Amino acid sequence: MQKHFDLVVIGSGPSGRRGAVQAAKLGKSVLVVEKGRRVGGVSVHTGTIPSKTIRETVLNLSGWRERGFYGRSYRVKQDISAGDLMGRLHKTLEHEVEVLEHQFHRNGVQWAHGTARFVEPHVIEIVGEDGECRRAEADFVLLACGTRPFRPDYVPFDGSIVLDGDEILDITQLPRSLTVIGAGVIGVEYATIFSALDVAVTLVEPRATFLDFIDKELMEEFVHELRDRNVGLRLGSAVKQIAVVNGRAQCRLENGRSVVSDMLLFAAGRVGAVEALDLPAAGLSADHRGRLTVDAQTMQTAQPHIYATGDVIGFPSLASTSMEQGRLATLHAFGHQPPSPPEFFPYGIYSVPEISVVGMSEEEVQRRGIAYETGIARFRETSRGHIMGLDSGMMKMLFSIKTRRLLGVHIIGEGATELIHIGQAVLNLRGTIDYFIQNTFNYPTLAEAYKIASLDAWNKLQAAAGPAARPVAEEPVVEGE
Ligand SMILES: Cc1cc2nc3c(=O)[nH]c(=O)nc-3n(C[C@H](O)[C@H](O)[C@H](O)COP(=O)(O)OP(=O)(O)OC[C@H]3O[C@@H](n4cnc5c(N)ncnc54)[C@H](O)[C@@H]3O)c2cc1C
Ligand SMILES: NC(=O)c1ccc[n+]([C@@H]2O[C@H](COP(=O)([O-])OP(=O)(O)OC[C@H]3O[C@@H](n4cnc5c(N)ncnc54)[C@H](O)[C@@H]3O)[C@@H](O)[C@H]2O)c1
Repeated sequence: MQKHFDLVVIGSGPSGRRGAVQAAKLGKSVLVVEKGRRVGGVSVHTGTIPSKTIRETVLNLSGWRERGFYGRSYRVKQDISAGDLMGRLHKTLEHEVEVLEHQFHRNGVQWAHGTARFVEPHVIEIVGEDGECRRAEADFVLLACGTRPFRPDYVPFDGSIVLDGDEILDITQLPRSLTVIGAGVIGVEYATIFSALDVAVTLVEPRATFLDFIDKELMEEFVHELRDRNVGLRLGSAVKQIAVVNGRAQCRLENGRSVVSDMLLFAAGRVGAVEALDLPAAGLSADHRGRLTVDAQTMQTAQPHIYATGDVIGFPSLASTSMEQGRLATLHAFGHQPPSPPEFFPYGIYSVPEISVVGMSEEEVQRRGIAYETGIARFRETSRGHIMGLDSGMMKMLFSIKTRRLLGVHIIGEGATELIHIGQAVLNLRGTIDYFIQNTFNYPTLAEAYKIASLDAWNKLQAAAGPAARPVAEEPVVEGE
């Protein structure tokens, strides 16, 4: 292995690999250090891709998407086992890793298997599994080391009954009942995925509300769906104790209630994976959750030649945004000034049903004192929805009364994470309600919901403006919407 590199990247998750390939495209020599046996990071091995693959498998094998048509008892496969879920998972991961390795290879990115730590601000030691040490010197360093599950001492993790979010991927048997602690994105995704498998799920969250960044009206819809399929919600009480009693997980809450289940998933957040790095040797330090502070524009840490990207810098902690951060960091390091990223990025929660949002929620619009109008479309009112047998799903759009500009799009239901990108484009291109009113959409599609929701808002805007303001021939008020 050569000794000096233009860039050394620590971690091969979304931000590390994007940063590495971008640097290679600029003709720079790049070394990626990864402590995992294969490249891909949390995203490929324990996070995004595994959870989404399991979700897809569950939806397919359970016949979830067809139940609107054939009834709640419809199943494609009667007895779904942990093996059924893991089979598809391993194939998908294998394919993902192959694509990444090939990407590194054809771009001339070198990668070393081992744990990286700073010796000096420009010198990194790589410790292999056998304890062998190598050193690499770098002009620039990209810290893309990600996170690991938060595992407080009071939780008796045992890898089979009480698990963290990484260990849930190694289960060999499906539980009949599951308690999920923490109603963050990970907790909610797994809770609803297991519930779609007919596992009796209880979701525990110390706060009285959850997923607070999602529009309240959408969350009301979501909570209604969860209750409708008997997902137990224990909100507003902290966890007092977790124990394994007679081979089952027992969770006692501060309010005196208890939940007992076959398995317990502790998903109360993640912490930066910085322990091994010896940050002080590079003149850096992390906060109590292992997060590093960076300049939001350039991704530089307190040491200008050391950049940090991805989950280790905290919010929004998404694979999607991490990739972009990695690329921006590398461009900055090598003297390119990319334009600032657009104001709004989409957020996709792959729960069952899925949720996706872009722009401002109704609560945020109110906080900012913007005069607004909303439009709603329900998927069951679209022809595509009828064809697909959808009995739930909705889209909510917010528009400024003054400028007519789109302020936010909020979707719950089938295809939400794909549909959102139409709204994202219009939002970031500063489009108005007129885009949706004037354009024709493919029919029958779920995207037609954009048209329906916009017409709903448009009708309200016209009604509020009064008869004098109503245009006559070209833009008739649409009846029945
Ligand atoms: C269960 C789950 C589901 C998720 N679902 C989604 C989703 O649907 N959509 C989405 O956008 N995001 C999702 N995320 C978030 C997404 O996975 C992260 O935002 C993303 O992985 C962060 O990328 P990263 O660049 O920080 O690196 P990571 O993917 O966190 O990878 C970091 C890598 O660095 C390595 N490393 C750490 N320390 C060292 C060291 N000292 N030496 C060498 N290597 C080291 C680690 O082994 C790891 O491979 C999910 C996360 C989880 C946990
Ligand atoms: N679809 C996606 O984009 C996706 C999916 C999964 C994860 N992620 C990312 O991964 C990151 C981590 O997700 P997460 O859900 O683990 O963390 P989180 O921080 O989003 O949520 C943790 C939840 O646990 C609760 N909690 C905190 N301490 C607790 C305790 N001691 N006992 C019980 N509950 C407690 C919190 O109130 C919160 O609701 C997120 O930032 C998210 O962006 C994204």
